[in-house]
Amino acid sequence: MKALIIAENQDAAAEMGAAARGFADEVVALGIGTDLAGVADKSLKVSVPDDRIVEDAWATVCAIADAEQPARVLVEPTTRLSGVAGRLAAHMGAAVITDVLALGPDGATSLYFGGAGERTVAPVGDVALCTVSRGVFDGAGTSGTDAVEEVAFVDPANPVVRVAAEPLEKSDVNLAAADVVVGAGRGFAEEDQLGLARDLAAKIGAEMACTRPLAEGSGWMPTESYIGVSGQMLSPKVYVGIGTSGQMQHMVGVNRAGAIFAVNKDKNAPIFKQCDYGLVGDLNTVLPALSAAL
Ligand SMILES: Cc1cc2nc3c(=O)[nH]c(=O)nc-3n(C[C@H](O)[C@H](O)[C@H](O)COP(=O)(O)OP(=O)(O)OC[C@H]3O[C@@H](n4cnc5c(N)ncnc54)[C@H](O)[C@@H]3O)c2cc1C
Repeated sequence: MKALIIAENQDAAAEMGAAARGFADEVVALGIGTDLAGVADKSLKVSVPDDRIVEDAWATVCAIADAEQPARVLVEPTTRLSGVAGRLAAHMGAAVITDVLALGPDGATSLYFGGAGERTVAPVGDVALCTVSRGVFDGAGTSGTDAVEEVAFVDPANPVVRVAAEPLEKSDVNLAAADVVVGAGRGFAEEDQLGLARDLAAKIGAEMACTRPLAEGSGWMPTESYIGVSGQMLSPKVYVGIGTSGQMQHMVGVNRAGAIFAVNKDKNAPIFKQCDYGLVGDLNTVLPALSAAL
């Protein structure tokens, strides 16, 4: 069976390459705007012209799929590649399996209802396209060629025209590689209060992350720092959730942590049923005390 992995980021490609090695005889990688080294038997790259956007790479990706004829396509579900994946699945007539947690030659285990449950499914036809979130296959061994072959961009019919663009500030933190992660939630009423969590994180050598509302609601934290079914999936040694209620959509991103600690002022918060160590208290008093004691 041949697998095609499509990614914008090397780390995601490494994880998907390792997962594909578990069931595919041949793995082909396609980097959109990036060299993917050491993850597949064959590595292709398409560079998106300055006057086109990543979503317009779909025509190139469909042409590569036609040439390679993969039975499984694994896609890094960035916002931009999700659009490409939809077009590709329609073009290939592929079954689509999103939020995959485990992959085999016959099917996949995936999240459903926004992470409330897991199910095992199999495609009826010969071709399946799976989206694989970061961190799911973290640490799995990978191998492959470092030689990257540039593929010509195929201009699609009806491309999107970029009218204006403004660069966003990106965090350079690699949460997937962090052993210890502090996750801040809506228990932080003001942005300034996050300093309390940052002090604790500095004391214990942790990276800072958050729940989705702090990234996509208030915008206090970068988008790439939120954890969960629609954010990053992590498996750190330690996760410390502070002022986070423990909703499934968030916890599914950390429930593979070695140990989970929680601080919440509500003793009935759902996170206390999911953590290894829980501390009931107001973060405004608990965090300074913890940082001072450490
Ligand atoms: C389709 C879908 C996808 C989603 N994907 C994600 C995702 O990927 N990641 C994600 O995080 N969420 C996701 N969500 C949102 C998710 O359902 C929750 O709404 C969110 O995770 C809750 O964030 P929170 O725990 O910070 O806030 P809340 O649920 O509001 O919890 C705040 C907690 O802080 C506690 N608290 C308040 N004040 C203090 C204090 N002073 N000291 C200590 N504790 C205090 C409260 O008791 C409460 O338990 C998704 C939702 C949907 C519908």
